[in-house]
Amino acid sequence: MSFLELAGLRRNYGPVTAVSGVDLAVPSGSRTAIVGPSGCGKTTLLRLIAGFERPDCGSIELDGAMLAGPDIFVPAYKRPIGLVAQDGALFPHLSIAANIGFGIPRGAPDRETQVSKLLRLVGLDDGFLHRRPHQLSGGQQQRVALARALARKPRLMLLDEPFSALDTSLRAAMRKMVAGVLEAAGVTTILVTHDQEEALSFADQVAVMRAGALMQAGSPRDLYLRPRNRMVAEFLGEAIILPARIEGGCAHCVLGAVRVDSDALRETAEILLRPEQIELEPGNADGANAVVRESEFSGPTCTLVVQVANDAGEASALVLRRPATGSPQVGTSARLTVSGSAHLLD
Ligand SMILES: Nc1ncnc2c1ncn2[C@@H]1O[C@H](COP(=O)(O)OP(=O)(O)OP(=O)(O)O)[C@@H](O)[C@H]1O
Repeated sequence: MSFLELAGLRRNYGPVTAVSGVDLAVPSGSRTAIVGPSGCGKTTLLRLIAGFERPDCGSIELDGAMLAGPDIFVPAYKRPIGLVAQDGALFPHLSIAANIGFGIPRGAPDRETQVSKLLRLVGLDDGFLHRRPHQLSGGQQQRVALARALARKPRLMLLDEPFSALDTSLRAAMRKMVAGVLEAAGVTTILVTHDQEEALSFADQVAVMRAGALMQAGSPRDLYLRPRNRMVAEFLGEAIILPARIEGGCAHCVLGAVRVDSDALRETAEILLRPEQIELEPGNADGANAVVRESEFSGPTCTLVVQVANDAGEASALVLRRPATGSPQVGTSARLTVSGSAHLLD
């Protein structure tokens, strides 16, 4: 049994089913990211785990102890679970020291030392102790929110889009810092995010939700390269999806014969390729199978729309990204080839 087990979890708000029958296993010490479009039920799922919502159906078990089930509901304050919200949700009228100290028992003899230690753990120094939250930057407030959540020594940490208000350069640094701190503390973590890149880089396990249901959960690499369906494929990155005829371990498509990653017995299928699998060799008039139709410069990369055709008369327009330096001009003939194998979608 995994550290956290969600089984058949459901939550309705009147006629809206926010979470519908979710099963998910979270191993001890791991990092799981829950991703999905807006309104798919991510926050509700997190609130059910935290104990701020009661499930209509299903169960939540943490390290063998039932937190929610048909006849049991452990309230939030009794769960060994920390939560960092999108805006940090610090108490505005309390100092940073008091915010962090909130979770430490009042009479604890080394309270001040613990607060100082937690502050340093998240990369801040004692100079911040007596400031109020509004005197800190967004990134600093999120660090304090993490320190406050860690003060309770949670066994499970829930992060609800904690980086979304930060600018891009700070996000990556914060993500790394948070992952490092939680890993060192041995705290199992669940991150909710809109951002697929963040999910893929932060987590050991990614779970994709849609309309309250869990579409697929697995390792980031597996989900990116072997998504179950078009929705998961497109949600986790740029996807080239092409119709194909399957024969002899190959998908025959507009790009020619491409090896497939399974031995599924199907005559036709939609195949998935990631754009980085497509090699583009410009100016090869003899073996050319494509023409660059559009090119849009965006700094380090150019987005190209490339028209490709095969001998069978099939044609398709593919969107590819290439380094801007040396990117082919509109009208250039090119040879497109595929590296690696194609994945068959359901
Ligand atoms: N308290 C509530 N009362 C009624 N409906 C609610 C309530 N909370 C959430 N919902 C509905 O449940 C669904 C799931 O909402 P939830 O906030 O869990 O989605 P989300 O995936 O976290 O969205 P976002 O990414 O936009 O934050 C939505 O349709 C939402 O309108």
